[in-house]
Order: sequence, then C-alpha cells, then structure tokens
Amino acid sequence: MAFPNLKKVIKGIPKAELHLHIEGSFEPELMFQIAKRNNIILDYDSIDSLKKAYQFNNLQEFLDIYYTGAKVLLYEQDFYDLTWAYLNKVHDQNVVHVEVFFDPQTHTDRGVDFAVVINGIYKALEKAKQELNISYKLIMSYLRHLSEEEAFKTLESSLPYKDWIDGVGLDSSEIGNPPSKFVQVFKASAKHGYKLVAHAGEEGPVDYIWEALDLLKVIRIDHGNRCLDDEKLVQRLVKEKIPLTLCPLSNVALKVISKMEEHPVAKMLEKGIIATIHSDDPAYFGGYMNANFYETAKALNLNKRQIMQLAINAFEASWLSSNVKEKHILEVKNYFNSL
Ligand SMILES: Nc1ncnc2[nH]cnc12
Ligand SMILES: [Zn+2]
Repeated sequence: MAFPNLKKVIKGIPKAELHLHIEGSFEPELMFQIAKRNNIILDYDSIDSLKKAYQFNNLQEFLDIYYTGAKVLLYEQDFYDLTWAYLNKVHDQNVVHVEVFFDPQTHTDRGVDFAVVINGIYKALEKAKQELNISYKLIMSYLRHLSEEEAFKTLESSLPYKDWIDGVGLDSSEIGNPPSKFVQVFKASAKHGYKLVAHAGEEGPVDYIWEALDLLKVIRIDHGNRCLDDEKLVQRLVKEKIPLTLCPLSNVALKVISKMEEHPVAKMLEKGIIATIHSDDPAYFGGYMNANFYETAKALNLNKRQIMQLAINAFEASWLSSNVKEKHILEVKNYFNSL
C-alpha cells in the first residue's frame, strides 16, 4: 500500500469529476424502480441478474447494455432522479465540482424530447448547486456511431438551451468512427460558443487523438490512453497543456488494459501531462471517484505527491474560472499539508 489510511485520505480530498456520463451512473436499483413506474419490463428478472450481465470484453459490449438500460428513461422526472442520485452519491465522496456528459441522441432516437432530457438533468444540477454546494458544467455528447447529419440535428435542438450547456463531446463506438467524421459539426458547435472535447484513444489508435486535436480542435481529450505510443504527441499535450481525463476502472472493465497495474497514468504524470482521474460510467464499472483514486493509487503504488497532483490537475483541467480553480487547488494543497 502506498501509505496508511489510503482510503480515508482519498475520501477527504476535494475532488472534481470531469468525465462522467450521466446515463452511466444509472444504478440497477434505480433502473428497476423507474422501469416499474413506467410499466417497462426489463430483460432481467432481478437486480442481481442484471448486475451479473455487467461483464464486458470491449467497449461495444458495454455500450449495448448501456443503451438498453437507458431505454427506461422516459420522463423529466426520470432524468431528474438519475442526476440527483448521482450528485448525492458524489457529494458523499467530497466531489465539489462536476462536468457531466449527457447523450441526447440515446433518448431523442427513442422519441423522448430533447427538452424532457435536459430539463430533468438541469433541474437536478441546479438543486445540487444550491443545496449541496456542487458546481457544475454540462457537456452534450454526439454519438459517433451515428452520422454527422444527425449530430447537426442535435446541435440544432440544443440551441434553445445553449445557456445551460457549456460544451460538446464525442462518445460511443470509437473504432471505425474517427473524429474526422465530425469536423463540420464541431466547427458549428464552436461558433455557437460551445467548448470542445472528444473521446479519443480509448480503444482507437493514436491517430484519432491527433485528429481530435488537429481537426476538431478540442481543448481536452477524454481517455487518450494510447498517447504514450507516440512521443511527439506526448510533447504536444505537454506543450499545449491539453488535459487527459482518464478512467482507470473503466479501462480495466472494458479491457483497454489487462490489469490496473498496467495503467499509464503514473507515466503520464512523469512526462508532465495534465492527467486526471474520473469514473466514466460508475454504475457499470464498479466504482465512483473514490474507488477510481483508490484502486489506481493501490495498484501503481502512487505516493502522496502523485495523488495530490491528480487532484490538482482535475481542477486545473476544469472549466471553472481561474479564481475558483485557484481556490480549490489551495484547498487540495492545504488538505495534503494537514495530513
Ligand atoms: N467509455 C465510453 N466510451 C465511449 N462512449 C461512451 N459512452 C459512455 N461511456 C463511454
Ligand atoms: Zn467516457
């Protein structure tokens, strides 16, 4: 173990979560509860049998289950309950800032209005800001297995709500759906004032990370695990201060790496990359922020300095204003000094 009381130390760190799909925080218990009230029969007859199905060999196997689970979400109250449950959970883990992805097309393709989705999510985020003192940003993600034309329709639907949305992202099945497929819609999204991020180099090759930077002009890469394959890319990430939002438990669950001991985050820190740790789809991958920090720190034998750096990097990489960032970074440093 890196040092004593590791779990307790991690719990006390003020944290920022920058890579979280709200649909991926859908716990089986809540899924069954919402399915029941919406008169939907799930493919699994119990919470346990559903949980047993959470064994994945790759990203696509996970996505198939994730999209099926999301089908029970029909009404504003459902999206509100989903978001509120997540925010309460992370509040208990001392997460003070969240930047949350939502996938409108997962719902609009089933006939659920964009307004229903965003109203439910937004109301829960606002309540958490008031009552739990959690600040937030909202990121609308385009599904890359669908066409750019469909992403354009989603962009159009988002415009009445653009004051609630801070950025756009790109997620879903990576291999075969390169960033280059979405150049025009990212350009248009930027014109509307949205910040840009994209999943790249999770399962896909290092070229996709280059494309996300050069063609989509993203300011942050989600995952980016593969960047260490390319020293020139590493230098670019360091020089341009492009953060990577890593998700270690997700990487193990989806077999992006074969075991946690092989996670690249320590090497990335050593190289000066702004690497950060997050939970991706915690209801499916076995843990939220604390578990991601703990399992990573334990497997890689991270020391206090490295763990502190990860916590600082997340605020550094966030979209908070610089004075608020500084305030949180100071809180992290004071916390570690007090240990
Ligand atoms: N880990 C992940 N990669 C790509 N798309 C996703 N959508 C939800 N989780 C995802
Ligand atoms: Zn993700």
